[in-house]
Amino acid sequence: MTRRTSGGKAYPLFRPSVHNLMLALGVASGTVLSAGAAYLLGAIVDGLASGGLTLGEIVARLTTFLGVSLAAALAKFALDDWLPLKANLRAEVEASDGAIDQLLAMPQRAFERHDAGHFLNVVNAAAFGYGAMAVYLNVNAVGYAIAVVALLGCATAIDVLLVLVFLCGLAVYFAVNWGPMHSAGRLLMEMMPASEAWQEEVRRLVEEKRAANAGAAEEFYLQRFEGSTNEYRAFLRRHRLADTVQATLPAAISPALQVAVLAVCVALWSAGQVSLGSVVAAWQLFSLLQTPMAGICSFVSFYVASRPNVVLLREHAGEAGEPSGFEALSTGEKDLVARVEGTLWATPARGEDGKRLWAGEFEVRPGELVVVKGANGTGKSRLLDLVRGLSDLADLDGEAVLAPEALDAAYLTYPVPVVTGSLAENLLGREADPEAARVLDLGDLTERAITDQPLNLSLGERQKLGLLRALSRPEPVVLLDEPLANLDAGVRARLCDHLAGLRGRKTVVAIMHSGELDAAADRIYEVRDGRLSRVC
Ligand SMILES: Nc1ncnc2c1ncn2[C@@H]1O[C@H](COP(=O)(O)OP(=O)(O)OP(=O)(O)O)[C@@H](O)[C@H]1O
Repeated sequence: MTRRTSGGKAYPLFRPSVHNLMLALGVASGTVLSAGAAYLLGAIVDGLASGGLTLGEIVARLTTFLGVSLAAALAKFALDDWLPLKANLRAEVEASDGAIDQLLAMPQRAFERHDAGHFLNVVNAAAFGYGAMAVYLNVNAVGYAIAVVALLGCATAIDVLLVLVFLCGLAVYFAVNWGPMHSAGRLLMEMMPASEAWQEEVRRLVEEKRAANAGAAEEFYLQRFEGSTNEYRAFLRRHRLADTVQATLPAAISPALQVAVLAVCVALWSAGQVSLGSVVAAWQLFSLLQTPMAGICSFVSFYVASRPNVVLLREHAGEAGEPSGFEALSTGEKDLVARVEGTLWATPARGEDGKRLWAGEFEVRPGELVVVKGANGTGKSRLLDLVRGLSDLADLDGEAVLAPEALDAAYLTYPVPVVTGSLAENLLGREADPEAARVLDLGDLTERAITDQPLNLSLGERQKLGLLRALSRPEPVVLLDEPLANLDAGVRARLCDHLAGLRGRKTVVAIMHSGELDAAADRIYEVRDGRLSRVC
């Protein structure tokens, strides 16, 4: 199986490349061209003030001014807005794809540390936030910095005094905006747990709608949802306010700063330090500075807010890369599919605090039909999960030897997962085994549209779908958690015959609550009084 995994440090913030530099230059190009236009305007004003320009020269300069201004507008749209937006979208989707790959690669025990809301947040908000921030940092922010430097360069070309005035203006600008920039970002960071809890509650409401209606528990669900909504909304309100202040403050203080800069320039002009054209150009240049400065401000705020996303994604990547512990369990012992010895616990807790499922020994040899029995909740499904490498190995106090065939086994799990689509799509890329299809008597299942709505399939039909999926797989080991559940008598009998007929060709382990497979079984294990032992 091929997976896209991130090599080196996962989710790096700095991604220097020629491509990113080109994009950054594009971001700066609109502002730089506008600065050229401002410079030309100053020259036109100076020419007019000195009275030394002919009509032809004035027309030529105005035409150049118009051309440069139009080019600046075009560059602003195409290079400053559109190309970075495209790069942004690509980076967002790539980060989300990577997070999904890591989710699939993640060992079960790491997966079980979190609820679904966490993963929804990782794949959606955090991945998109990271992708946007990476482009913002490596393209937009670099472009804004280039633009600021270019504007300061233009100011130097007009008059070096202007640079000092501009730098003072920039310092005031950042000082005023610093607080709101940080508080908006910080609030977003603090809001994350409430946002995860709210997403989890939405998921539960959607997935458990039927339980809510059937159990007349709408009020219960609504109250729980309201609780998490209120908490989330309290954060949202504060964040929206801070975000609005942060977004509008630059525009609010800009006019005041521009007037202050103009006043200083006019004072320098009346003192004979700069020309009238320089005052006009300085006014233009300083107003051009607003865009990159506002961009840098929103970047700082975005950066503060997005740092937790990066931490979250890196943790996610780390958990995906954690060894499951199952890799080293194969000793290459011939004629062995699985051997498990020791005590199986429901959770990592031991002793008084932990729930002991059973202690004992379990063994499966190739080609055998093995039956596992026991009362409800005694850990039979946990045993199959362990054999399939889908649980936390730390839950076993003892030793396990598992052949790669066991870790790769076809597995009928409970409840049977259903995919929206046709029956063929529910086989997840495999062809239906004709013999299994005959045994299961699929009826109109082959033609029907299947959805994950609980009532779309009867319990028996859902079971048949899961069985067909497991029995159609080519893997030599098949694990079946209660294969006969919800099937009618005819299908049960045919299925038992079919499973008995697989002996010698496939290794089958079946959890059973009845004796229908006992006669055909090579081994029968049973959990009795907390001990798993071979009874036949
Ligand atoms: N992560 C977990 N945290 C707490 N308890 C757990 C966890 N996983 C499993 N258990 C508990 O372990 C017990 C064994 O579950 P398991 O599904 O293996 O039982 P089973 O023998 O297959 O039962 P049944 O015959 O009812 O299907 C259950 O009581 C279950 O609640």
